[in-house]
Amino acid sequence: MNEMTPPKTERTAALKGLGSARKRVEDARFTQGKGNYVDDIKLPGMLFGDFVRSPYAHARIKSIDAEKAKALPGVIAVLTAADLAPLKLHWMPTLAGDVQMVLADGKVLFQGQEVAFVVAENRYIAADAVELVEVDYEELPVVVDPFKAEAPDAPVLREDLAGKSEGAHGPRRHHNHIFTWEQGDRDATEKVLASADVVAEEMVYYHRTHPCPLETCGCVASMDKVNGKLTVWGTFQAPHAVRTVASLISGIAEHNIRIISPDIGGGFGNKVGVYPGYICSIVASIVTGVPVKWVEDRMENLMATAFARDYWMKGKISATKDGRITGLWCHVTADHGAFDACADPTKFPAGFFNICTGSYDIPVAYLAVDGVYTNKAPGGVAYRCSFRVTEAAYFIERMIEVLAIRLGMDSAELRAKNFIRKDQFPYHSALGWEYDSGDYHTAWDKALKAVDYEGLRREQAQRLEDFKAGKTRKLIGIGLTHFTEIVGAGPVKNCDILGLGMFDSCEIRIHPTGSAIARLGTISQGQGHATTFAQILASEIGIPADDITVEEGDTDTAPYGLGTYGSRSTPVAGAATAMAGRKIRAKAQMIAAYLLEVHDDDVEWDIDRFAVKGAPERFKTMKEIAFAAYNQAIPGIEPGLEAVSYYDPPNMTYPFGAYICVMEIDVDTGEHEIRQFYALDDCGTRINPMIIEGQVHGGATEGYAIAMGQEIAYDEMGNVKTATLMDFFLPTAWETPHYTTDFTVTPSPHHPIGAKGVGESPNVGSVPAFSNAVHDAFRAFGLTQTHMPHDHWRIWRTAHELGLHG
Ligand code: PCD
Ligand SMILES: [Cu+]
Repeated sequence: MNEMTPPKTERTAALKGLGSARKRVEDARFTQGKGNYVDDIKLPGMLFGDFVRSPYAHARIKSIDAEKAKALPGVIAVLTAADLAPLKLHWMPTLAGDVQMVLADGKVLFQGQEVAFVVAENRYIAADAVELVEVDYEELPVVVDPFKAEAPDAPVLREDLAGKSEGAHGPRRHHNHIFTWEQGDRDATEKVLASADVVAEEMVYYHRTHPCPLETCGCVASMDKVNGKLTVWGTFQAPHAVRTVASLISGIAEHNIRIISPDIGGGFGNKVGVYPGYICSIVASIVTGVPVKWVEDRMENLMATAFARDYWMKGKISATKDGRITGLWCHVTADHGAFDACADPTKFPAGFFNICTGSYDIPVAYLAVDGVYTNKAPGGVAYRCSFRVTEAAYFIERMIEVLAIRLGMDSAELRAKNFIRKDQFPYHSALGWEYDSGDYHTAWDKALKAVDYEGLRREQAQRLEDFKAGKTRKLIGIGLTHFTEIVGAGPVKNCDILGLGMFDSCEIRIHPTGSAIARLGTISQGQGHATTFAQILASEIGIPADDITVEEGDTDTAPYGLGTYGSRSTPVAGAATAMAGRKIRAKAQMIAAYLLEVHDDDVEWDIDRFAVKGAPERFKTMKEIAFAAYNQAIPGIEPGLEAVSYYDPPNMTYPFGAYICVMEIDVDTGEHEIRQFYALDDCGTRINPMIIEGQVHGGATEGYAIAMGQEIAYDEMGNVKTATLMDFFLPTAWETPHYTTDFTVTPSPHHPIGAKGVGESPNVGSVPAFSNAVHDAFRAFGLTQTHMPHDHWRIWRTAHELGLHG
């Protein structure tokens, strides 16, 4: 037996556990067109729903006449607010404690708002019928500028809130004001700013944009009236939360609701919230007794489902003459659109924006965020960053650059001078967070060395000389970023959504022959959970990842969890997976000891087996133990080998990274070329390096889009100017830069395997890196701040305004 045992390295490799670049198991299905998305679900007798949407940004609805639509053959029903009102479903709660119209109730508040829901035999008839619904609108004055929203004579947007001086997050001071959220020490900060050597002040705008996943939002609702069971397949990032909310608002008992998230074609935060389409489909299925499908088209997705950002961030940062930061002050005007439907934990109306002190040891800080209503689509989703973290990182990384200009200092040096030092962790930030671990200086030095930072600066200086001498029309910009993320919401004591604590879960069943199924409360939208969670388990329980099925997204089978967003799956459900695995191992240890006829304490774990201490040739593999668990009566031990863990993380995790972008800018055309993009990420223990690299490529490409062209723009009438992919920039392989990825490993001290999230980091880190590169190219000509997106026209205009066109 002894000679048969393969060496440890071989046994470890066979598991394809932690650290292995295991190929994604889900790709066999996706690359062969065998994915199962919402639109692939086709049930007998299924009907189709489609929306009549408002062409106006603000208008009163005088009447809705659906007679012609109803007369069209194949049309089954047309629902309006009047039909939903008796069921109390014409309004719904939002994730942020506000309420939102499901169908327009007396007025519309943004272009594209849902006015009526047509149900027909197929999609085409439904679309034709939408055209036949006659709505009589009376236009009202429109507010698109958040700074004008609070003018004394600004039009009243939310008539339903008339006279309400208290909102979900405290007092309201104006009819278009939602909340004010304050953090930090105002007096101390203002005192420091008043007496500082240097204060840099700037308005930093992070424009309105949109996650725009390849698959739009949709669902199929099926009410089985015989059994009283409602099943809803949908593009849900949080299936259990949807079930609870659906039960609370419909009155259907929760055990009679089954929510299934099938394959999801990208979520990026767009699929966290609850949309009118879900409610209308459910109601339509209850009314008609047959399944109803609703899938929005691209324009509807861009125009009406949750936007991201739209933060006007006014900042002041102070420092000593030699560049030691002494204080940070920030005021945000947050444009929330018509309803506050931000997807943030309840107690955080501005998400985790108070991570805006970034990677720096800033002694005092103050932050205030004012949320206001405007005539724009609601939302405020993460879009690949944990709750307003990309806004915060963009803000501080711009402020550092602005301060460097004021100090006449190199910004790489300014950063290094102010980083939180390794020995300061766990670090308490001035705005209230406890950073778990970090080693910023090591990452920074590695990054600067990798790109030959000094060499780049020399080249840039030479180019500038050549430019001034008329030898070239191209400038070089070097964009630096050192970001700190906060992911893994999150301790139940601080974080809940609609009262549901943000823990997560994993349930494992080991089958008699030694293979297993693990079910989680999260749901992959492309991240590769079926691949990576099996790897965590493989290392914990010694069963090859290839023998472990990972299943998510069906509330009838998965343990309760809060879903996947905010890079919380690895920090929370990943921890639950490791903990459930450890429970399995603890029981396996007792079984092994019994089989080996020794005391429990006399066996020790060895990769895929328990062996007798001091006698490694006497062992029981996990496979043998699993079989014994089902076929032997072991005194004092229940049959079977299963475990479940619900994990409430003690803290969030704080991944970080150093990103550097080298850009060439053509001053005459405004065109840019990304010459080099270097991304160093530290997400603690790395589960699957190949998946991490893919996450970084994807996230940095989204960041590229955001920084360099993507935006949801409105005209002064509240018309969305960018509701098609002709106008909304989505990079293809042609525009996408080449990325170099790198890493350091600083494990999270509180996570069972030391892992931090990584999915969002590349967005958080890349947006400021791209933007800083544009700014840096023009630094020598006096540019301190210009707003994103840096499309060709805006870059050209910057060059023009700086007098570079002669
Ligand atoms: N250390 C570590 C970490 C991590 N990982 C991996 O990686 C991934 C990720 O993770 P995370 O970070 O934890 O995250 P999640 O939770 O899972 O997810 C979420 C994210 O994710 C990202 N990514 C992605 N991808 C894809 N493909 N798709 C999608 O959709 C998406 N999305 C995005 C987003 S946006 Mo939000 O929702 O906004 O809040 S949030 C988000 C997975 O698989 C995992 O396992 C590893 O490996 N390692
Ligand atoms: Cu975010």
